[in-house]
Amino acid sequence: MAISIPCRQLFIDGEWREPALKKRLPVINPATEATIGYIPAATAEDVELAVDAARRALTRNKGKDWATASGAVRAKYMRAIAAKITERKSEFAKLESIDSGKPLEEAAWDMDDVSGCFEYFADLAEALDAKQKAPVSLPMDNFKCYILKEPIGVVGLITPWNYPLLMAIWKVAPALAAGCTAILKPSELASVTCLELAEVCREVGLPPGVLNILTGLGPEAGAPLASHPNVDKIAFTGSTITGSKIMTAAAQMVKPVTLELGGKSPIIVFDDVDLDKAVEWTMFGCFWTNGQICSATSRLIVHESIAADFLDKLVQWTKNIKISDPLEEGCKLGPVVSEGQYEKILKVISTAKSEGATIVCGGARPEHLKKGFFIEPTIITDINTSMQIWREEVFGPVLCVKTFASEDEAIELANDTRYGLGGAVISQDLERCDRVSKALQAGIVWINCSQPCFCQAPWGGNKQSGFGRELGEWGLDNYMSVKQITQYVSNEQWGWYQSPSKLYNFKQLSLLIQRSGFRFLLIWKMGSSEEKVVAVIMVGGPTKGTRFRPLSLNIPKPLFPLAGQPMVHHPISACKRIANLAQIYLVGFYEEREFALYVSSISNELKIPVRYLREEKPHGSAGGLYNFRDLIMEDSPSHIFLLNCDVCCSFPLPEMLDAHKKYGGMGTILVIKVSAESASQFGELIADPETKELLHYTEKPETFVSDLINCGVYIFTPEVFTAIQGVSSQRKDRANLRRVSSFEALQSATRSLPTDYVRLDQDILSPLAGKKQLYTYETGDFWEQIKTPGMSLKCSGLYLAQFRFTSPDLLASGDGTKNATFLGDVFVHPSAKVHPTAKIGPNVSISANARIGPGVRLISCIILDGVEIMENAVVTNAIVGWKSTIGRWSRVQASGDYNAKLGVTILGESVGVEDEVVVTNSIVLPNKTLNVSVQEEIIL
Ligand SMILES: NC(=O)c1ccc[n+]([C@@H]2O[C@H](COP(=O)([O-])OP(=O)(O)OC[C@H]3O[C@@H](n4cnc5c(N)ncnc54)[C@H](O)[C@@H]3O)[C@@H](O)[C@H]2O)c1
Ligand SMILES: NCCCC=O
Repeated sequence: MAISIPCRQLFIDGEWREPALKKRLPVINPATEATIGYIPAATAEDVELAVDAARRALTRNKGKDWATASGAVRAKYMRAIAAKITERKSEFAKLESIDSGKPLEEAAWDMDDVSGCFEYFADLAEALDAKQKAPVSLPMDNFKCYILKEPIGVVGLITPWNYPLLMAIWKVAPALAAGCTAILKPSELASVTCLELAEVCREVGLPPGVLNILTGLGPEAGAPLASHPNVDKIAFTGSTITGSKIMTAAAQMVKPVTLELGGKSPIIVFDDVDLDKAVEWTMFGCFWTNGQICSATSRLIVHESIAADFLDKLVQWTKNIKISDPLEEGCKLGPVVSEGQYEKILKVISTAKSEGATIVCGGARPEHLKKGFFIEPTIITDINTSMQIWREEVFGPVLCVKTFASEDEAIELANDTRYGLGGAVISQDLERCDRVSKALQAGIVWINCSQPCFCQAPWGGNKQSGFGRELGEWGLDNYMSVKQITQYVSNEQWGWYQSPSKLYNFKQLSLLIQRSGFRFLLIWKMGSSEEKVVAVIMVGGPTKGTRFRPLSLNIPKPLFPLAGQPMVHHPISACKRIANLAQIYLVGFYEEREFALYVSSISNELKIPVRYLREEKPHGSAGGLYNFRDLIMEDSPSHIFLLNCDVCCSFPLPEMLDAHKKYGGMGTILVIKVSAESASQFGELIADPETKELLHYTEKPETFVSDLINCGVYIFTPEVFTAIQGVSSQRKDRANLRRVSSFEALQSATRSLPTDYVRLDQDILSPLAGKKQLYTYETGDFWEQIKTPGMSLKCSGLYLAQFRFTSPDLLASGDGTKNATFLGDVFVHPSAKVHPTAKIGPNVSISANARIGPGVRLISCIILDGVEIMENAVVTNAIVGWKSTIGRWSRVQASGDYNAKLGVTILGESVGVEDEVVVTNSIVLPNKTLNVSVQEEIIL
């Protein structure tokens, strides 16, 4: 059937319109060079009308007609368009063929692809509705976030001539699916089928202005579209040089662009291939669509060992390609699109020849075709990599050939180009194909083929082949903007402008403490706008004496496990719970070597940078932070968490506050659980009379020594700090042991002795809570006591308390009924009664006053003061503390290197188990009578 070019106008606002300047451009059949029709030539005036129509269509009926209509509504139109094109497929294919020179059979494939593409994006449009409001998980409970995907707006689509309708539909279909309205500007060299698309849109009743189609020249119609201020995005396919102009124009308006540009793609053929298959893909990869494919694999890189055979076959088959009028049956190669292209391609070939390349086949007009822009499929060898023919896109049926010896060389040749669109690798070794695919710098890689293209997979290039991806879900994303909706869902006031006391409320803080598993925690909120939280951890004990091992004032507490438990383990677990933690500082005065080990172990665990700030002398809890304030402030933190510090009375609060203000702190310091003597500086409980919200309170000394209260919360305003300025009592190094009969007595003792009062170490006191007899310690005696072998500060309430919050399941319940298994780094709370069937594994420490049921096996433990070990217990590798009792038939034993210095110690007058105790590999202190069953004992 003969076909003629329909006479069309511009398609604007759902109507045919004559171009403002009434200009028309000829349609030339490249196979005959005859003018077969005319297309309208749009100019800036028409662009203006089209953009205006698209804008109106976008917002008509508040967007409900198109942009905010459901995806299903848009999909209906798209499917109707697809159906019409399928219906008119043969007519469309013929028009495409006479307009562009494409073989009819290939044009028919394109029409199938066009309908398929509309159908595919119709599916995605429908699916879009269900994907709206996808939640985003946030680290803060008081916010909720979800995502809306919205059409980007009015889009300009500028397309080339090599797949005239298909390249347009790769943009039109996703743009419409997304809810955009569009202005399509096809290439002046092949616009006929795009104008027929306009007619289809009219027929299916696409709302006016949703798709506008302007034909015309690039500089006259394309350029004003690219630079139009009311166009929200440009999607362009064409040459790299035009792409650069489009980007420049769009940049003036900071308009987003996606660019699908030229290429010079390689095809690498290894020596293990099936020759026939590889030759066919090589030909298809370069000569399909008359060699006018952006992704054409036009650089053949073939292994030298098969090059001769491969080339023979390639040349032979190429010579057999049928070149004819594209409408002729069996045509495999039609004319190139235009006279301009024809001249350009012949010139590139002749330049290659003059530079010394060999044209092994083709290179000229086929003899049997006197008219039309026909060029024989051309194969060129003897190329060096600096030649234009190797480096520049020809966009015609021209294949360049080079050989390679090694895989690396092939990859290097393939990547030695400014383009990065496609690439192909042909080999039977699939692992090699995989390697090469990864190494190729391209957006599309084919394995054992070249050019097949599916609208489900992303399409686009790297380097100067452009950016952005068409097709697939990526293609749809090109036309959508992503909106985050973040909602504040808390009932609390946010508090930025509130008094600091309102910044966090009591409930939130309690939660924070529980989560951090930490008692003494100071948080500074700084002025920094970016969320950058740093943690400063005081290590090794904040004050003089406690830095040392209890057994020796000269040996620092070990950083590394004592009974398997790192000394500063708990701040690390607190760090795990701090959101946005960017940096950890450890402040202490350990030896670098010992510290380095520790730092690397925790940074490995937390994956957060850790830095050791070594003190020249101990500054005491928060004093360490103060000492290193300049250094820490270099990080511009938004918050500082000070961990592992107790706010002892030497804490320089006023100075800290000054420093805080100086460094832009917002005047908020939150102190959680201060020590008793610090607490006493801060006056009475203050609550907001209206909201009853706790502003600050003073914990009574007796509650301080009680394990029941672990989450005192202090919120200090700057005024409070001013009020307490100058108030301080001094912690002393020495103290005396006192015996008091009640908490009340303890309270008055501490109050009546402010000058020589020593902060009662909660570590020591907590086990005593609830006992009739209470002890206070005065330093001298205290140190005598604490030097008693077998006692360890580590096995104390402070360490135990954290597990109450962080790992409650690991603790035996207070009533001793829980049948727990203790393994690994856990401590048994002093008030816990361990069930007789409990299994207590390595690295468990049992604090004072625990009662261990009969038959329990205790292995690698530290057992503190006053532990009652019932009959038949087996105690291995353990330190047994003062006044512990060991039942009949119990076995106490240590072996190997375990804590060799300390060994097993049995102390106190109440053991009373002489006949039954078995002590192995141990150090036994004086005044102990052991009977004959003691093995390998060392008696001091
Ligand atoms: N990467 C891809 O997916 C892909 C696909 C097809 C074609 N291409 C490339 O397209 C090129 C061939 O197409 P072409 O010759 O039509 O390209 P081209 O750059 O000359 O023209 C492409 C489009 O841009 C318009 N245009 C030209 N100058 C313009 C300007 N100043 N402002 C705005 N618009 C302008 C043209 O009218 C045409 O519609 C080749 O380089 C080919 O590799 C790339
Ligand atoms: N098969 C489609 C190729 C698009 C680029 O030219």
